[in-house]
Amino acid sequence: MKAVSIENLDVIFGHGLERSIAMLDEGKSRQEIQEETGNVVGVSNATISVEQGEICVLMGLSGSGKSSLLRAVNGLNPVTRGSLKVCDGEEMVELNGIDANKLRDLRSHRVSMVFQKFALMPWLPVVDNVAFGLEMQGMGKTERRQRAMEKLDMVGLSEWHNKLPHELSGGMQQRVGLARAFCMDSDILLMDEPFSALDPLIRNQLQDELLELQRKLNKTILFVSHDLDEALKIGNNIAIMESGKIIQHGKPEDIVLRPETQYVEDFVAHTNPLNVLRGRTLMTAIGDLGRRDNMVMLNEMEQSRLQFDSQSSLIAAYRGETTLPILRWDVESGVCSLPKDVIVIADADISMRNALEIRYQTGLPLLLTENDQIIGVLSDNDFYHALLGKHYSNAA
Ligand SMILES: Nc1ncnc2c1ncn2[C@@H]1O[C@H](COP(=O)(O)OP(=O)(O)OP(=O)(O)O)[C@@H](O)[C@H]1O
Repeated sequence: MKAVSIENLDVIFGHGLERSIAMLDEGKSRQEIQEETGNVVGVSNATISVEQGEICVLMGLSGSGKSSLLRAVNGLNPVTRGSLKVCDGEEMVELNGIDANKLRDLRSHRVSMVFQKFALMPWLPVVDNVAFGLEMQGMGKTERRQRAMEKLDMVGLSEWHNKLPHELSGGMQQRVGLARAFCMDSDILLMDEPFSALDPLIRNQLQDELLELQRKLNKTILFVSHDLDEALKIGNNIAIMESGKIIQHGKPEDIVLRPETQYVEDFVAHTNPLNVLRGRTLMTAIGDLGRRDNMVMLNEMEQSRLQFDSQSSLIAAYRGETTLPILRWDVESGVCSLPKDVIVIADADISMRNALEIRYQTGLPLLLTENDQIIGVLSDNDFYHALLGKHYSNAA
């Protein structure tokens, strides 16, 4: 079910907007509109929907319109034209033309905004900062404190509940902010670059904590970031914006494998593809490997090879005269304790990062399965392709 549904949305800042709208329809650029009318196009013709429980990341360079779109979702920016609907229990409520009372109601129960520095109140102890939104909603002290303590516990800060914000480090303060965001009953959280001011290590930890909280609490999150690595890590979907427009919207792997414009390709060129790519995208299909004496050859030089029965089930693996042990791997098994010289079979959707680790530990190519059939092999060439970003051609 949809949490947010946006169709042909324009957000224009200024006065006398009819002329700006007409110019948009004539295909005039943001700059031309600004020069002639003085108005600024924040968002232009955006269409996107966000499912309940999804994290959707709005990504793009500074000024591309990410915050303008985000702030439209809780009515901080007006809808100039188009439709923006937010889920309110059983119904979708239209924000275009919404009355003030309804908007207030939505903001206090359905949609919460989390600002860049989380804006903690310096005079309030940590627990009351976390409970602040609930206090605004009129919840009694005992209940709101109890809820705040639960969330503080989730971010590992329950022992700090009576401290003032300045007694905590920057990263801890951000975690208090996260706890506060998740403490609200709102189904939809709008997060505007919440981690951008943090150093990379703490930022990484907070991203993990956000994902952990999300797994437990299953909110709908719209998250603004200008960092594609962050977007790829936390987003179920990513919308890339340029000059107020959404120019590509898709799953992380789609964005990395199939950038649709040069702008997206430039972002992708600066990311680490191992975090996103899956084994199946880069593998060599089993049917494309050479065969000799009814064996599938993994490596001619080393004489490593696979033997299948007539039902195409793997029965043995050899290197020279030696029979190699075969091990079934899944994510829970971890990658650190694998012995050398075993053939590992993993699901075809294994991340390339895990696959590379396994290759490093075992010293051998990996076999990939789907529906209990070996469908491909990841050998060194496939890893080099991933590392060198030469995956576009495979995906095409
Ligand atoms: N309230 C406003 N009034 C006038 N112009 C605005 C307003 N808010 C945003 N803009 C303009 O809209 C355009 C898009 O800005 P926006 O803040 O949405 O971009 P952004 O992608 O979030 O950028 P950043 O990453 O720097 O925050 C910019 O030209 C900005 O100056």
